[in-house]
Amino acid sequence: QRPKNFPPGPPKLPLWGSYWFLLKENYNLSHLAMAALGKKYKTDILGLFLGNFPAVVTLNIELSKELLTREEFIGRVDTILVRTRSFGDLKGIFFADGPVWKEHRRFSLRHMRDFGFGRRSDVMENFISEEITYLIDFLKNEPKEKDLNVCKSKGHVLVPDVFYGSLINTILSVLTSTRFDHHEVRQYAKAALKFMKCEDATGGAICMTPWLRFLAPDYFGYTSAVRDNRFIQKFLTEIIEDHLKTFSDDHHRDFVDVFISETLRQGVDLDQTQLLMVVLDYMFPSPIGLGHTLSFYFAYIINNPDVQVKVHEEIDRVVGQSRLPHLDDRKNMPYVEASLRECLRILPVTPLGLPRRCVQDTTLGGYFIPENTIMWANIWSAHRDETIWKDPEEFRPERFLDEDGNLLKKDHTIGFGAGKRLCAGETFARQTMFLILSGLLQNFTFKSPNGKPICIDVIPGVTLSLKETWILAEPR
Ligand code: HEM
Repeated sequence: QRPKNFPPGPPKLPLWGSYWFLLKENYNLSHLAMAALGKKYKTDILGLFLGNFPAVVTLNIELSKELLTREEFIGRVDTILVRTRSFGDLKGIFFADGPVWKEHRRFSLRHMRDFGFGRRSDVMENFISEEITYLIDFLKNEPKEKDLNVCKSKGHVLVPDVFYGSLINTILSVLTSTRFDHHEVRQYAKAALKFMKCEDATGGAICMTPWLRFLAPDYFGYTSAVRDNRFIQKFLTEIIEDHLKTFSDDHHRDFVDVFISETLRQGVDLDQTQLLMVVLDYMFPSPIGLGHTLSFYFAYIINNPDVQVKVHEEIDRVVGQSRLPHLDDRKNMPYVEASLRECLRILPVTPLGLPRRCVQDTTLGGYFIPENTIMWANIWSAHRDETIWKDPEEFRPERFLDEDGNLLKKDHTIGFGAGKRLCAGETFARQTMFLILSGLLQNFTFKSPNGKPICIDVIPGVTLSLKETWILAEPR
């Protein structure tokens, strides 16, 4: 039964409810399907049924911000895929709820700061600089045999794969103080990506009708969800177990040590699954969120050479060639910052964010929203809200600058979500992306290998990614 005064939208059909209508609008990309249905029903707030579950999607910036910031929408959604990744439970941060979520989000953010996460830190900046220096050398030299899958010849590289090693190493420096050979850790980024892809159109089906996992586990992505998660978890479990063997309360090397120390202090047994899931929740968005945003960034500046010229000019003027860009340069480089903001606006890597759950009966936009409704802020649509951004399909960093070229104080984008469940890695993400892209652009001009514009064609999933994309880095 459609609740009284529920937002407008397609009817509920047998088995998958209104999901059939999403598939009909766009089989692969749900954010586009939802935007199209919004137009069809002439609404900025769409009411659907995913199987038997009511779901609501906001499509403009105002309603999306309201959804993300109101306490009634602070819950997360419990699905078979979410439980599959955390051993049948809801551990970690991403998909946890209530006191467990609150305690671990607060604890991890407070203590990861001590290792440079989410703040201005020389230790962290030096670590990233070493990784950038490695990348610069990698792009300037002929590839080794083992790297041919990400580098065909000098400077001819596959994105985002070429960034995966640096991104995983950077976040692991905080979590586990380990550094790996890029070739070795790239496979974990690939596995994380495969899991994120399970929640495409077919992953949606398995969440609504979990019995499909027994019928056709391969087709509906269940096999991959289990196998690829366990693969990353095994890698992290070995690191955690090594920490347990070598732990000393006199010197905490990283976040894992702090977590172990806290359980000792409280006199409770170590919840190793919880520790594993927290580490996993901070580890995998790094190659996925950052890696894919960086690959979009390079695709857009290759296709918009005038933007690349302006970015080069600003780096040369503010930093020069004698040292790598620092975080202190960021405030003096509004154009570089604006170009990154524009990339995050035009192609948000999580176009629907992470679904929220309504925790009590309420109203939104004048409509009734029952408890346990699945809530999506369609970030992709909100970033095309013409009341704020004119010609939203154009890649134009200037929209984030005033007439004097200064960065506008207010950034209306919501690519990192908002409110109390705002992305826990936002500061780290913005800092790391700034350092990597400005360091690389200081040293290279990026081009398309065949001289034609890069095709910005995305593969669906919870996060979007570019189809296999090779780019060319020419030393400046
Ligand atoms: C361009 C990069 C990234 C984007 C666009 C992004 C975006 C998002 C979004 C939209 C959410 C949901 C927020 C909400 O519900 O309001 C989220 C949550 C989260 N993100 Fe990110 N993210 C990025 C990178 C990262 C990185 C690098 C990390 C960690 C190192 C991270 C850690 C998290 C965590 C732990 C959550 C769950 C927060 C919670 O539920 O309390 N993210 N992110």
